[in-house]
Amino acid sequence: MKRVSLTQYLVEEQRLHNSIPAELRLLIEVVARACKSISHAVGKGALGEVLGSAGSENVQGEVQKKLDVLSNEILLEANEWGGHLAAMASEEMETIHPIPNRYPKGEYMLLFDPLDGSSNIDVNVSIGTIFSVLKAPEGMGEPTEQAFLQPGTRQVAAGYAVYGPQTVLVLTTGDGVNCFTLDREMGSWVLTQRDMKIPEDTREFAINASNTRHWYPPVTRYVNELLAGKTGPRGKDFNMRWIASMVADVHRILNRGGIFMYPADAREPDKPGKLRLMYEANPMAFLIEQAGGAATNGTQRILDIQPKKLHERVAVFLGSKNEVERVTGYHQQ
Ligand SMILES: O=P(O)(O)OC[C@H]1O[C@](O)(COP(=O)(O)O)[C@@H](O)[C@@H]1O
Ligand SMILES: [Mg+2]
Ligand SMILES: [Mg+2]
Repeated sequence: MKRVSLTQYLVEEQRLHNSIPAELRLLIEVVARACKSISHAVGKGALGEVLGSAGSENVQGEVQKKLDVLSNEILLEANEWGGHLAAMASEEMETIHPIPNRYPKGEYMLLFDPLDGSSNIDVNVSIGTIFSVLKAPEGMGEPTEQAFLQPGTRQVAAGYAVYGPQTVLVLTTGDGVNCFTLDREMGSWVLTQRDMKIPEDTREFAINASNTRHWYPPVTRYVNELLAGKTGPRGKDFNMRWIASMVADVHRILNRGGIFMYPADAREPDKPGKLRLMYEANPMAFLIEQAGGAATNGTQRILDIQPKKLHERVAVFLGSKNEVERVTGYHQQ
């Protein structure tokens, strides 16, 4: 079988299909290179002294792991001098990061969750990086936080890397979803799955069930019906998986279907869920929709949400279309 590298794939998209501008192609290549570096660091584990806590907190008040900080630095450093960006924003940084004046600037803005699944770092379970690309508003001048507050429909590219048994990069530029596997010996990303599609129906769901007592009624009803299995209203048995790394749960769903839920709950009524709209929900929703699935916050399509702040949180229901529509419907009753 002819091997197609990420570079070849992107050049083809740019030249033959005219679907991505050259600048965006180069930007994606820089992000992929940074993910390769993060993958190397992850792979070293204790030998590279990358495990454990960094002894600091991020803007969400979460304890930062060494790898959260390192991955953030790798992404910032790789992308700063590329010349394709106006600014970056990260789950691990309180405010936006404009490209320093000593570097050339571009028209795109990059957002990322540098290390997703931090609680799994030290136990050798799959973790990842999630990213989203927006265009800077025309005539923006100095980058501002306001410029980032665009709904997910405006993303021009999104993707994630999973650092697991294999390192993979899953990407969309609005023309389907493709998966690249890192050839660790050659150091190159090889196209291994074209046009990934999520089945509309599923028998698998993912939710952190330890929060059951805090859920609101639509989620309780939906999950109880799944748990009732064959003898319940759904008339079939469902299986459950929860990895606690969104990247790994979403990767499973892209490969074999399923529904992923992180609902808002009564623990913190003021917070609409745990996951972050700009760094986690929007890029994943873009990928899921491009693969034929659906993504809502229970009442609204995630990609239509107008963000009000950079670190906004959101409830997430995503994956196989018919299940996402069902649980969303329960919120409307
Ligand atoms: O520990 P919980 O509450 O089950 O949450 C798990 C979720 O939190 C996250 O780890 C949040 O990501 P970070 O590791 O980037 O903070 C998701 O990847 C995952 O789905
Ligand atoms: Mg995350
Ligand atoms: Mg993170």
